Amino acid sequence: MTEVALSARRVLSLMDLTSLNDSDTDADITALCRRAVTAAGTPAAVCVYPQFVSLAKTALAALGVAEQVRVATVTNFPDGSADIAGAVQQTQAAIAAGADEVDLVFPWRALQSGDEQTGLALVSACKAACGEQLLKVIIESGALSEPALIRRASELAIEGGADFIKTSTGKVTVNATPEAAGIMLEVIRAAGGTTGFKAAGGVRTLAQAAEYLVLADRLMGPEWVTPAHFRFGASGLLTDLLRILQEPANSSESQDGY
Ligand SMILES: O=C[C@H](O)COP(=O)(O)O
Repeated sequence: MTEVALSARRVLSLMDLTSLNDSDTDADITALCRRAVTAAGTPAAVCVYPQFVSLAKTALAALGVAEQVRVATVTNFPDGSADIAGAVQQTQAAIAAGADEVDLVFPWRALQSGDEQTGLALVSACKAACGEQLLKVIIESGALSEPALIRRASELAIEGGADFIKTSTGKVTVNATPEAAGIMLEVIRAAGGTTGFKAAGGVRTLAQAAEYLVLADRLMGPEWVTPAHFRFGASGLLTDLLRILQEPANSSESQDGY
């Protein structure tokens, strides 16, 4: 297998295959789950709105991949409200519906206005609501924009008990960037490297994904970069990976931009 194909397989195994469209229907989510089963393996998870968690669990079980593909959902999404009780209630409901992982939006506007306590309390309370299931905290790095705020949101999320910190909802103008990823990975490393990292929003090609892998391999070591610590949240990336994986091994085109 070529190096580029190996890289595509690696990215596939690290992906949360995502559909978070307001127009999503049961048929769309069933089709998403079917797309998760490829000749090159499966993504780590599918990520869907809370009302589709149960459907996704059933569909993945019917496809025989319930063990390999986890079901993630979103709460406090996409706005990142400062309403702690509301975020906890949504998180409890997501867990009750069967979610394996919850991607919670950090109240980043509160942090921008100097309030650190609300974010910390909201993450801690939602972590408690998750029980054994994973909590991924979306800091909305593109909206925070300033490196000091990206750093502080990452620190507060980790202090609150986040299992992963995630760049973006995919719903704002600036989503994942290598610059924000670098800051977040440095915070993770300084905190001991037990928290994971998820790059999400706007990652559409293997060439883009590879930039994050190079960064994470350099900062954390390649053995750290497994689905337990590293994910891509992406709705369109699978198309590029499958294009590359289906190309003949000697195709020079598949090396473009990589
Ligand atoms: O959490 C993942 C993002 O919502 C996906 O964003 P995307 O549609 O730009 O890939």
